[in-house]
Amino acid sequence: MVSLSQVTKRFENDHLAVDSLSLTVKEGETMVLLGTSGCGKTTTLRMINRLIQPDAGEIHIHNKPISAIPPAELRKGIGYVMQQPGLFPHYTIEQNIGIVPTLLGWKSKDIQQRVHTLMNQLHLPVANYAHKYAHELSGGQQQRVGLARAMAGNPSILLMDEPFGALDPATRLHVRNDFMELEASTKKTIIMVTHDMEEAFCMGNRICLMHEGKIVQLGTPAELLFAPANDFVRSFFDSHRTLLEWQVIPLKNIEKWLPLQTDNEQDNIPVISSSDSCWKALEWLTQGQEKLLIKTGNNCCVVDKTHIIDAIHHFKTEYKTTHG
Ligand SMILES: Nc1ncnc2c1ncn2[C@@H]1O[C@H](COP(=O)(O)OP(=O)(O)OP(=O)(O)O)[C@@H](O)[C@H]1O
Repeated sequence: MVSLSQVTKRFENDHLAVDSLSLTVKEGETMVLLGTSGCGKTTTLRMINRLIQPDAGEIHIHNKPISAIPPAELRKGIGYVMQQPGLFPHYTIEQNIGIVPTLLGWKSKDIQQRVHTLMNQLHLPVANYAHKYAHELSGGQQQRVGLARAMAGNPSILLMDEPFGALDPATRLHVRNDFMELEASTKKTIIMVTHDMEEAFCMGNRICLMHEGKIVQLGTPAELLFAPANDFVRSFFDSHRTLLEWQVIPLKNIEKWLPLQTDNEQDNIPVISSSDSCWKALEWLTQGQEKLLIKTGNNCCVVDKTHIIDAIHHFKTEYKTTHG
C-alpha cells in the first residue's frame, strides 16, 4: 500500500507543482495519474521514490514513512519505468536486467534464472538477446528490457512514467499487452502516469485526474465517465468519450436491456463473451457482422448494433440515477 497525505511540492521558482495531495493506492491496485500538462504527475511519482523531496506532508509505503527509509534502500523495493528506458550501453541486456537482483545480493544462479524467465515472458528470447547491447535493439525491445529490469528484483511496487509513450501505436499495444499479461500473475501495486486516455482506462483500476497540482476526481473509470465531479472532468474526456464509454462497459452490465432468449443454438452467429466490452461487440457489428450471440449463463441473446447502443443508453441513465 502507498499513501500520500497532504503532500506538497513548491519548486525554487515558487511554482506550486503539487498542492496538498492525498491519496491511497491499495495493495495490488493500478492507479493511473492523468491530467493536464504540468499538473504535477511526474513530480508526484518522483516524490514516492525520494527523487524529489516534498516540502510538506508524508508518504507511507506499507504503513512506514518513506522519510525514515534511506533513498537507496527504498528504491531497491520499487521498480521504476520511464518513457526512455535509459539502459546502460556497456552492459549486455542480461546484465541490464540483472542490476537490481545483483544489488540485492542474490546468488548468480538465481539472478540468471530470474532474468531469463522475465526475458521469455516479455518475448525477448534469451538465445537471441541475452548477450546483445541496447543499441542493437529496437525501441520496443529496449522498453521490454526496461520493464524486465524494473520487475527483476520482484518489487511489490512499480512506478511507471509514460512507460509506453515513446513507442509507435502498434508496438505500444503489443508491449502493453505483454506487460499486462505478465503483471496479471504478479499483481503489483502500480502507480502510472500516462497522457493516453485509452491506456489509462484500460490499465487503471482507479484514475486520479489532476489539475494544477490538485486532485479533481479520483475514482473508477466508470465513475469518472458517468458520474463526473464537475465540468472540468466532463469536458476532459469529451474528445474520447464514445470510445471510452464503450470500452468501460462490459456486456454483462447491459444484459438486462438486451433481448434474452433460452435457445442457445444459433447457427452461423459468432459468439462473444458477456465479459467482453461493448466496444468489442460494436467493433464486430460495425465491420460487416450483422448479429452476435452473447452467452450469459443459461441464457443467451442475439443482438445487433441498435440493441447494444440502446442498452448503453439505458445503462448510462440508470448509472446517473444511482450514482449522481
Ligand atoms: N525541477 C523543477 N524546477 C522547477 N519547476 C519544475 C521542476 N520540475 C517540474 N517543475 C514544474 O512543476 C510543474 C509540474 O511538473 P510535472 O513534471 O510534475 O508535471 P506533469 O503533470 O508530469 O507534466 P507533463 O504531463 O507535461 O509531463 C510544471 O509546471 C513544471 O514546469
